[in-house]
Amino acid sequence: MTPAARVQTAIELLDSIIEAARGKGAPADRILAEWFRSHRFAGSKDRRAIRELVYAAIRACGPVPANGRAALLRLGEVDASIVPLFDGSNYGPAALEDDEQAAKGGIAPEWLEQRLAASDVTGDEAAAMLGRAPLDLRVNTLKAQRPTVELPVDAEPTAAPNGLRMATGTQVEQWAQWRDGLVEVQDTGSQLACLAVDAKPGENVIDLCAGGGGKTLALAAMMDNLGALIAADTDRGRLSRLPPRAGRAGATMIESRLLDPGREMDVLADLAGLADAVLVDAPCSGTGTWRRNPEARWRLDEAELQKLAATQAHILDLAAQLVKPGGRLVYVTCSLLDQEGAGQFDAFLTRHPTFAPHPLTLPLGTPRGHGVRLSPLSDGTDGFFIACAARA
Ligand SMILES: C[S@@+](CC[C@H](N)C(=O)[O-])C[C@H]1O[C@@H](n2cnc3c(N)ncnc32)[C@H](O)[C@@H]1O
Repeated sequence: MTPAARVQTAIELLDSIIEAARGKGAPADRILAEWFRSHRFAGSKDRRAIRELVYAAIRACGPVPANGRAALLRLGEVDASIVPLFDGSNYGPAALEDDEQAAKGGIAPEWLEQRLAASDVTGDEAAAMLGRAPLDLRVNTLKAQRPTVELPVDAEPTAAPNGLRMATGTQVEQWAQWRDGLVEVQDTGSQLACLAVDAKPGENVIDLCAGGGGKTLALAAMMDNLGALIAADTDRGRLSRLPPRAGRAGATMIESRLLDPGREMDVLADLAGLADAVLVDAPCSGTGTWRRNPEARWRLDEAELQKLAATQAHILDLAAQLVKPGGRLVYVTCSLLDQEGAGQFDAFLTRHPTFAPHPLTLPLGTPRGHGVRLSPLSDGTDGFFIACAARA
């Protein structure tokens, strides 16, 4: 493909991605994967170039662009090689119209930039949310140890006790060490969220929003497979990914429970007031993961954020019923918005006077309200809010 043809393809893909973002359709990665599957003539160099163009354009636009051409023209404002390719050549983009407008730059749609600013996320801190994420692994201590595990590539230890960092794009899933469960892909921020739970062998621990079990597996390793570890979630599909992962990891202690949204206590009643620790890795806007999903900022609106905040409060209230006297509740969101972080946790403490903030000693992070915030700029991790409350 010529460079101009790659640009035209990126424009068409962006048209689909923008439409999907507006209609809450398929995510960008899936749209790209589908295009590559159905256009076999595009070789690996073409694919890489098109993917880079698409993601660079997504990162370069703040608000949702009008269309793919406007998005590529916005990229042209920061990359001088783009605009000359709007030359009307065969398979390339039509020549530029005199009055054609580039999409707006910035970090996110205006309302969201305002929310970030109100949470003290501005300037370089905000820009870093759209940087490139590194690839982090967690060494599974049920099967290996960080100082001795042998991997096919060089890796640097991270601030997380069992963390390793390596070049983005490393095909970890093709390694025997991944297939055999010696390592898991997990961002350092997620690893530190698990560290905050401080789960010990023999405890009763509940991962209340377990999803596919990324954090559950880390908790099982911390507990050395001893005690009780419940993985609960309302999403059957996500929860179903846990057993094969647990099998690979040798995590034999996990019991999964599928929850009915709004009636979660129906299947948790036997655990009420018994947990040493409950992890609430709540559903959130994911503003802390824009490095991986930059188009997520086009999918969020104020009503959706409000709904997420209400769900977070609901799940926190559920979690409070499960913690035993003297036990702890750890609240985590991968968001830098106070509404989902420090503010949400403050509101929880106000509603539940039997809980008091419990200080965290994590190797990274900045105090925020009664918890800690991790950020791409300051900590080189995804953005997270992590806080712990102890029940009297
Ligand atoms: C941030 S994700 C969890 C990710 C997971 N802990 C991990 O490390 O891979 C939030 C999860 O909360 C779940 N969820 C949503 N509403 C819930 C509810 N009412 N009770 C429990 N889980 C819920 C979602 O299905 C989603 O899997």
